[in-house]
Amino acid sequence: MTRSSLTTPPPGANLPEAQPGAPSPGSALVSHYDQCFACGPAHPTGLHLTARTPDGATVEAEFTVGEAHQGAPRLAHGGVLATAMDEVIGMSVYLLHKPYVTGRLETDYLLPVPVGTTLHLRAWCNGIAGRKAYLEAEGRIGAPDGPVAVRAAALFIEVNMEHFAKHADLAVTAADHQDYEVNP
Ligand SMILES: CCCCCCCCCCCC(=O)SCCNC(=O)CCNC(=O)[C@H](O)C(C)(C)COP(=O)(O)OP(=O)(O)OC[C@H]1O[C@@H](n2cnc3c(N)ncnc32)[C@H](O)[C@@H]1OP(=O)(O)O
Repeated sequence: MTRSSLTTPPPGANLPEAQPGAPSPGSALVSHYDQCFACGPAHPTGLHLTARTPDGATVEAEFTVGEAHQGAPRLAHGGVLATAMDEVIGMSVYLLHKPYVTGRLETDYLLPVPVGTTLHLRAWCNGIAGRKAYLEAEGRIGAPDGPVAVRAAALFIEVNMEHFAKHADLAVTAADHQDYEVNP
């Protein structure tokens, strides 16, 4: 992965630890919002990603490139692929059991991804320093051990639930996310 210093854990960053109440190994991860473009089951034209954590530390999901996802003829649009990477990384911060948002997302496109391809996505956290979480993801063609088509590195920033209150109903959002530890 070609990454900048902004998405590289600094010296002294801590590796994530299992959080009480976080999704346990083998469990499915629920959508954080049913209208999310990437994971919302009620979104009419979204990617409808579903994810799980096999081990409590990494997250896996699959994304099949459809007709609606094209950039070049018969090939996935890079922005759509970046969305899938952002989301699987976003799902992996569930395991940290606190709300985070994407601050920075870097993406390497290594192979074209044709319509009809199923990308096997995997994301994990490389380190935490204060409010910053350093994460990584990869998308492999056709199988969990298939060729890597996309890699991403990201910096996510921990926020409090009020972050989501400016443009939505905080009470409803908080009620939907009682699973998150709420920041002081
Ligand atoms: C209920 C729903 C559930 C959960 C919902 C989960 C949704 C998941 C969906 C998938 C993920 C998304 O797409 S999320 C949507 C896309 N992202 C966003 O909308 C975020 C928009 N940006 C922001 O709101 C803001 O910039 C924040 C929150 C990221 C940071 O603002 P802040 O809280 O004021 O903090 P700030 O002091 O600026 O930054 C804190 C530290 O991080 C560093 N930092 C901040 N941004 C960057 C950056 N881009 N690149 C490098 N470093 C950065 C700062 O230098 C600082 O370092 P130092 O000085 O401390 O060293």
